[in-house]
Amino acid sequence: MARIAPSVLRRYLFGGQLPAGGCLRQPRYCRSAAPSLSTKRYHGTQAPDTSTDSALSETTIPFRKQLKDEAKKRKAEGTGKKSKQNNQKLENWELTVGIEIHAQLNTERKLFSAASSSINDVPNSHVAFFDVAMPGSQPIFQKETLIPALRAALALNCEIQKTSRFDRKHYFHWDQPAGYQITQYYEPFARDGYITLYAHDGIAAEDGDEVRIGIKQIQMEQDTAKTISQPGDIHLLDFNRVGLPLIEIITLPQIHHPSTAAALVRKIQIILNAVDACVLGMQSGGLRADVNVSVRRRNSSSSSPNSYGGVTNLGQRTEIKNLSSFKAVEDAIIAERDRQIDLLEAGGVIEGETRGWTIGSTETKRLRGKEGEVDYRYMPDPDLAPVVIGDDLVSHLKNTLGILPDQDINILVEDYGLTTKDAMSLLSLNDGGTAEYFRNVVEEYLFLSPEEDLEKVGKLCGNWVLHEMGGLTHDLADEENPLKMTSSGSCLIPASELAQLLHYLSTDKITGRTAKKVLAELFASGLYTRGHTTNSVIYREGWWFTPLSELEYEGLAKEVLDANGKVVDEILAGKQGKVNFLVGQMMRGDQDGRVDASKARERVMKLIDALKG
Ligand SMILES: Nc1ncnc2c1ncn2[C@@H]1O[C@H](COP(=O)(O)OP(=O)(O)OP(=O)(O)O)[C@@H](O)[C@H]1O
Ligand SMILES: [Mg+2]
Ligand SMILES: [Mg+2]
Repeated sequence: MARIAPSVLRRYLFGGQLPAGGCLRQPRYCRSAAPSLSTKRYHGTQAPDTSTDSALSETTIPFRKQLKDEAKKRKAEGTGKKSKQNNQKLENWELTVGIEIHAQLNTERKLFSAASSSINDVPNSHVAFFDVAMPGSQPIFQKETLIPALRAALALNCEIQKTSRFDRKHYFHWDQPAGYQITQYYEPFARDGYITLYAHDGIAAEDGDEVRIGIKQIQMEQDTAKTISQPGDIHLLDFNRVGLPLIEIITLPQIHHPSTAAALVRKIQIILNAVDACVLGMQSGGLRADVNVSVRRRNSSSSSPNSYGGVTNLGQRTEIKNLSSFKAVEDAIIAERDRQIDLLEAGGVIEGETRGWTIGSTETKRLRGKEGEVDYRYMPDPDLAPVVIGDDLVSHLKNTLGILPDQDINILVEDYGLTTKDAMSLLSLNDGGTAEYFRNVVEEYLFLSPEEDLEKVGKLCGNWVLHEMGGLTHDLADEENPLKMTSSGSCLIPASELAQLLHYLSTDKITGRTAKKVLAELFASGLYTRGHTTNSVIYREGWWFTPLSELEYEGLAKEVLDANGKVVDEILAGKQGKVNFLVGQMMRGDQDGRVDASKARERVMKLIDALKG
């Protein structure tokens, strides 16, 4: 990236002025679509005029999509294989992983200012003086941010600390106006938790039925501004995100398999969502993971305690920052593990480094040497008082945590009749929105048919929500998926319409084939015209199921017997099994599912008996 012009930086740092494009780059790089910081909040500091770079406005493909396409291309070219050969090496080396998860808390305000935390709004429209470090501005701790933070910590079995404090962690980057991040370093608000992962969570087979991973601590901290990277080394800055409240969850280095690491991140996302601590998951950028990776020779004899729960001498760790999908967590660990083993086996030394990973790549890339405590010059923030948390608040939150995901899975499996795999998928898709949608469909269905068995309804609805609806959009990338469900479980196809459709299906008012056609119509009408319902589609198309009349059965049976004289002779000669063939022939041409197998058999037998007689 080219340097920010010193004059622009100076105007910003000392005068709080941003160019109208809302970014620190010279005006020609700034897109006019990104409006300036609210002048209301800026006391009318006049932002310089900017002209739009016309080349930029041509860029319409989202960056994430480009990365995905690039990854697909590379995979197709066959450049993405390497790790399989390493199985033998893995017998000699043990992998160790510790993860830091940054999750955006579910609050209305930022951590130290009253600016709104609303996302996906016009860039740079929710920014208070303090958020951009205007000289003279002060942090004001927004107490309500503690509630989701505490709920998260309790769901992860942590001990809540009576007193915690905020510290400054110094480093300069364009996404952090103050030159330091306010975090909790010396005294975090939660410590010593754990999470239990089961086989159904997707842990590695080597971890057996369950594995418990310790959580060293959870701290509250500020988020940074969002950098929106564009092709051509152009980076736009959105300060709406700066100062949003995050929790950083730090695990002990107790993970030894890449798939277990991915399972841990997935499960933490599900848990945070279940207790309403965080509503946005990785898919929406509300959760990011840094993975710390080291390897050591198996059976290495020397051991010494360290600060991570008394574990023995681990290898030198490297850290891969900012992973934004479960797959990226797994793939990046595999790539880094293999790189470290290769390097050590070749006689090299692992350096403490921060490394990066891009979707679809097969290698991690060095970004910089790992910052140490000294580099960060941690110091207690003199502008913030200690946070004192009362026992009454903690016990109230503990008692009102609600149903946790392990329990939720049990309910979906035991009561709703789903497989564990489907229950997991429902809970993890769309940040939990798909499970909510599923429950809404079941509820609507039971409203139409209260006597129905819950397990039967659950199975039917689960199958349609996950598989039939999923099939409508499986070619599309997440961000393009028009069926994306909100956290409250609504989407383009209303739950009530799907419930009505499934009710007609299970009461034989329509056939399975018709139900699929209606679903596709509801999807299309939701996209283009709106207003169609299950009923209006079926009435319009005349798709109600009408069973064959006796006369029609007889006509069809005769047709089939006439066309298969040889088979009829075989049956007459005693080969009863051939009757199935004739029934199959009757059903074959039946596009609308109107032929009932037992009735068809009855008719065939009647005609055969007549021939015998
Ligand atoms: N040898 C090791 N191998 C693998 N993981 C390790 C090792 N030593 C420590 N870790 C993990 O590294 C992580 C360290 O996170 P922590 O936030 O404490 O420090 P940091 O990475 O230096 O800080 P930050 O990245 O926030 O600036 C923990 O998850 C820990 O389990
Ligand atoms: Mg950390
Ligand atoms: Mg770290």
